[in-house]
Amino acid sequence: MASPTGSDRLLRGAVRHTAGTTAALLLCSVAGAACSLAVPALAGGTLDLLLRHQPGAGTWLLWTAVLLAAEVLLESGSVLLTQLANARATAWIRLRALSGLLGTAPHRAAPHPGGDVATRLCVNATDSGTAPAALATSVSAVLVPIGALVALALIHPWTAAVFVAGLPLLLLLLRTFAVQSSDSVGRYQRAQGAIAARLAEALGGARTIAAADTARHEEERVLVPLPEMARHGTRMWHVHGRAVARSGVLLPLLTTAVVAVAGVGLAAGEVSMGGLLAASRYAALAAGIGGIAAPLGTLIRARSAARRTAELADLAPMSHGSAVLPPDAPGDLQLRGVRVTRGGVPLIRDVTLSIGGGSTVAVVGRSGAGKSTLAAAAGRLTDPDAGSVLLDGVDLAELSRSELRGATAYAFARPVFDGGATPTIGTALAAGTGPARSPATPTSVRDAATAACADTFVRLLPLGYDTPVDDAPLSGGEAQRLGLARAFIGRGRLMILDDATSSLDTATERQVEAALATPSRACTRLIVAHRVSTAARADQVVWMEAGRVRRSGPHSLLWEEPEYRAVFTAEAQPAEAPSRSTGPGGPPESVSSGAPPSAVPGTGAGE
Ligand SMILES: Nc1ncnc2c1ncn2[C@@H]1O[C@H](COP(=O)(O)OP(=O)(O)OP(=O)(O)O)[C@@H](O)[C@H]1O
Repeated sequence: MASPTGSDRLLRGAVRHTAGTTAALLLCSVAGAACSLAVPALAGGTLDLLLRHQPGAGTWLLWTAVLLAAEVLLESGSVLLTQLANARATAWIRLRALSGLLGTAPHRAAPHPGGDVATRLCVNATDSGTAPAALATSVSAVLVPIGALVALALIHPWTAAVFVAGLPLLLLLLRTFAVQSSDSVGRYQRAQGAIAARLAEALGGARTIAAADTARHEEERVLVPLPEMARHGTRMWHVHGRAVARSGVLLPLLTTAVVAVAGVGLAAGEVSMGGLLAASRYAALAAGIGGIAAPLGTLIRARSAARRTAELADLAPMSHGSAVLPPDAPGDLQLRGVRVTRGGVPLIRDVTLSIGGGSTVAVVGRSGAGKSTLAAAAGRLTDPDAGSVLLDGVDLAELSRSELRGATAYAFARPVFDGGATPTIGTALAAGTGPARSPATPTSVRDAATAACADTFVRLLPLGYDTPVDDAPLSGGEAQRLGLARAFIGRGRLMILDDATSSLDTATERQVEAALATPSRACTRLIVAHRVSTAARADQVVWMEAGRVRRSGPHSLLWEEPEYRAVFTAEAQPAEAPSRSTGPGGPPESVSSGAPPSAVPGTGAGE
């Protein structure tokens, strides 16, 4: 959980960001408070002048009317400025949280599921954004009762004394309200986030749920936190209701007591008729101290919500240096003693590799061997806990962000497409140029799509490259081809394909690999692959096992090892030869007979 300091820092930032609007709101509400305080005195004075038949009552009456009108105008202004401050603060907080989420390493963002993030960015950020305005309005919410109390003391000290006698009870009521609602609000928001997270998971797995016919179970699973949410929601209403009921009894009692004392003062000739009128109004205004519960409740809710929003805003950003890569260097990649640990578990250990510029390296291994983790470290999607990764002799951590992203290109098994507010296929592909390069032209987008075997199906879409991504239903293989096109367009010196061709048919994969091999696309290529054909065509193969490099070298050499062959055959043909396998890690009998590497690509034992 984020420390309270994190949430306070976020709220202080929001107050600074909305300083102009909040200051205007403060002025407006303080001026409104001054009007509220002046009106009873003026009304009382007018009454006294009228009763004593003294001149000037008309002027006093006019001033009373002017102040009443000003009070109404200032109140309207306060409402407008409150909405403005809320909107600005919410937008700022939301942007901070979003920057935190997108600026951190993907593995740090991963523990926050989509639904939970949506609740934090939408509901919690909105609640947090009410803090600056609530702070400003709470000043007037305190000023008016204090001013009214002073006015009571001036009219007759006993009226103020009676009111002060009842204050401890009122303050106790406010304190109980603050403590109880703070606890309930926090728990309510957490349960709300948990439901949203489960719902997003369920939507992500809609096909699996439909296929397994488990919608009912899933509904139950999504709603597991509902009773807790309902319990705390009910508790919040009870706390609120009790506070309103108690203040509903206490405040009229206090007001009545003040008016009674002022009445005694009137009988004794110590208070005028106008003074009695003013005292009754001031008693009501002083009783408004209970009204502080509203901004107080808003602040409590805002602070609790800010804790959840700050957890995103405070995610450690990936730091970048300012180094640039040597120009015209070939793209040599070196991993030196790289270790990546998550939750105390080492995912890859002591990985040392030297990959020559312009070569193609296939990373193979059984599922869970650490291939994707290695690929993430190689292009700095994650930082190693030990060791370093160097591109053309420069540590990736020392490169500026734009230099790093301009030099490396990724394609994934399940790519996600963005590129502007409403991304089209064309803008999504053009986004692959990276920040350090000149923008892609329609021709370069099309060239890249052609190389990735995507051009033909894109042109069949209703609006071709202008088709909005959301309106283009893509198969797994089509999405992968677009992902590859986006990576191709970057022309970086290092290209990392993490299982990026797994949904392509063999012929298409061959065409893509041929396009990759053309001199115009020359770069260093690190390809995470499960297919033996990919390994066979690579210059070098890195064979991962349990987070370590088991061996590396040309595929033809590694192929002599039965356990290496089993990596492909055991996984690629589970349905065809399960009974012949000698078990996990052991070669199936068919392989130990030794299919020659030259016969493998495309049609051999692995496929
Ligand atoms: N953020 C994480 N926290 C904890 N464990 C993780 C994390 N990411 C990956 N792992 C674990 O690390 C191991 C290696 O994962 P990785 O994705 O690198 O394997 P892989 O070889 O690419 O597997 P596959 O071929 O199935 O994609 C797996 O056991 C995985 O469960």
